Amino acid sequence: MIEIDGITKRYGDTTAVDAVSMTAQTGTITAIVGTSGSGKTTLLRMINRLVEPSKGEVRINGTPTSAIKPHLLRRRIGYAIQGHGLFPHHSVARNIGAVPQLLGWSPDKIRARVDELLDLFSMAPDEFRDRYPSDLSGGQQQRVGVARALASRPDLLLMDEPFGALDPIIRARAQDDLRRIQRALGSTIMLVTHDMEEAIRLADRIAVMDAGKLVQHGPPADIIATPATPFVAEMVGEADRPLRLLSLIPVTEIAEDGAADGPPLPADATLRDALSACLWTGRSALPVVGASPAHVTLDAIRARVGGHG
Ligand SMILES: Nc1ncnc2c1ncn2[C@@H]1O[C@H](COP(=O)(O)OP(=O)(O)OP(=O)(O)O)[C@@H](O)[C@H]1O
Repeated sequence: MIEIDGITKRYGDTTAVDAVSMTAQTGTITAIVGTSGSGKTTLLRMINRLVEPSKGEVRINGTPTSAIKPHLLRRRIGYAIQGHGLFPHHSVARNIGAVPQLLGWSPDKIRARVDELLDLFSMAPDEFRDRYPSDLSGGQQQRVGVARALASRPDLLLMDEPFGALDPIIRARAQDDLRRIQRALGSTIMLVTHDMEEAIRLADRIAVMDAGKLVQHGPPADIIATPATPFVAEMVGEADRPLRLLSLIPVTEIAEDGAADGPPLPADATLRDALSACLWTGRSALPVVGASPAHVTLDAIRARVGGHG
């Protein structure tokens, strides 16, 4: 568990982060969102002491980070940034194995871990382990950057706009990969992003920052349905609210028994996918793939998300 307790950072007269407190449970993803200059990066960097707080404390599983030497702390906390920050003159394997090597792992153990991570990120180890960063695509470099941050099985992974430089299609794939790997490894992640869509897609909890203050912290559905301030409402985007809410609800939640005509929806579709498919096909109900015949109706979608006005 990560506990951020009244943490503040002042630069002269500027308060970059103003008495922020929040808790992140082990095995969850927290997305920190906010406009440029709202203090997101400063907050993230105070967790691994790249920036020293002016006031307040961070505890990791009960231990204050101030009690751990910064360089040792940073070996326990993975850190992935936009533009990946790979060492250009080191191979992929050496990049990923950098922290395990500092920690004194045996060469065999490091090699096994590198291959395991490359596999997890769908990069064939034989093909990729000896390449250099310049011989990879942007998306592959980004994956190696995240693999490196995960290499030593850190207590916590901090990510600062990790997918900011990727095109939308690769970005969506990288987000799906991250979610899958995070679930498989049970990692705890805190991720800074400008992009509310990314936050909704990835996070168990969203923390919204405005002018250094934490203005709301909660599950994505709560942030969308009941924004705490006009600023949060603006971040969520009023016009997109219903669609964002629909994207959080699996179609199986409101599927009804019985068959329906039309192209079937996959079992892992969301209500947003279902609405889109109904509109596109001009049908008021569509079948859902499953063990027994099931379908979802436009009426049920409307009933699930409506009623706010
Ligand atoms: N080293 C520093 N010295 C002085 N002021 C700083 C320093 N680092 C950050 N700040 C100020 O603190 C505030 C918060 O900056 P921070 O980088 O945390 O914001 P951010 O939300 O991450 O922004 P962005 O999304 O643009 O990266 C800004 O006003 C910034 O100018």
